Amino acid sequence: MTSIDVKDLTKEYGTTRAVDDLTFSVRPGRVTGFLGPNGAGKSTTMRLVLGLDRPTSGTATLDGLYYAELAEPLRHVGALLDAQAAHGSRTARNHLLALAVSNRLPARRVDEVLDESGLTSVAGRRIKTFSLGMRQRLGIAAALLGDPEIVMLDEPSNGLDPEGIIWIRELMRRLAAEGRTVLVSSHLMNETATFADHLVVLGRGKLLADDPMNEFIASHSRARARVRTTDPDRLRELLSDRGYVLGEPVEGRWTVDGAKAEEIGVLASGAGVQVLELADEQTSLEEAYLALTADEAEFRAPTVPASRQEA
Ligand SMILES: Nc1ncnc2c1ncn2[C@@H]1O[C@H](COP(=O)(O)OP(=O)(O)OP(=O)(O)O)[C@@H](O)[C@H]1O
Repeated sequence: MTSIDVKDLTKEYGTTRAVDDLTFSVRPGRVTGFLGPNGAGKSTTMRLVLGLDRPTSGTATLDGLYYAELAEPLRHVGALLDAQAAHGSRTARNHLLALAVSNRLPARRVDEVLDESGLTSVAGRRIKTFSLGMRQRLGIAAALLGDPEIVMLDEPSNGLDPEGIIWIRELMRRLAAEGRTVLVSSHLMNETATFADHLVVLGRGKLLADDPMNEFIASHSRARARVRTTDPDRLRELLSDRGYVLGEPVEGRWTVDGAKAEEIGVLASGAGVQVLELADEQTSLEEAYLALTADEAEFRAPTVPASRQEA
């Protein structure tokens, strides 16, 4: 089986350390989400894996081989890095045919990937007339041309319409179910939560997390429960004795930070307080990610102190 292995990888551009002593592996049979703030080093890592840049030190290999050592690379690795890169005056079909011929792939694959990417009806159009979403689809079609075991996609949902976003999600799930190795970078956390099984998170070129999705969310979440009661004053007193705050209700429900539903349930029933609804609130991937990367963003809008926000 094929995996991507990044080992002690460092890449410096002048004084910028884009990738900083990074070690992780991407395994087959699952979709690995590749996350991190702007400038964290995701694209640089992908470029190093594809041999498009030379590492300052360390290695990035595919099943033990450098990309340049692969005899017919497109049969092993398909990648979408920059959807704008295709030659604009060519038609979509000719662009894919040129890629197929130069990589000794059968021409029938061109029609297959055009069909798979929903581009058959526009295959004869020049790429320069394509929308961003159509270019993304073409870039993904090119990545799939060699029926590769490894697929690396940098921000594949970029520019896609809602139908396209569902298509790419289902495509990635299918590729992983077929046993392929799928690495996908994204800034869209809600989106990533729908397709990734595993996460690799970078911050300033360093590895911040390499965990299954559910473990990642669990380890970066804080307990929080939602409750509906007929006696909020009494429940407030009970919670306050334990150090919790019952604030203002939203649509008749109170949220209690730091508390688990179970604890509130026991407390309320012990005091005879009627509870009409009680549940743990799930932390979203976005909340967990922001909790982890809060200090890691290279570019961030300056925050205004709370006391000055209303001035
Ligand atoms: N060719 C280059 N020359 C100089 N600096 C570069 C080059 N490529 C990347 N960098 C720098 O390396 C760092 C990592 O950039 P990279 O594009 O890999 O991050 P990223 O995680 O993909 O970011 P984004 O989410 O914004 O795409 C940034 O500080 C970037 O400015």
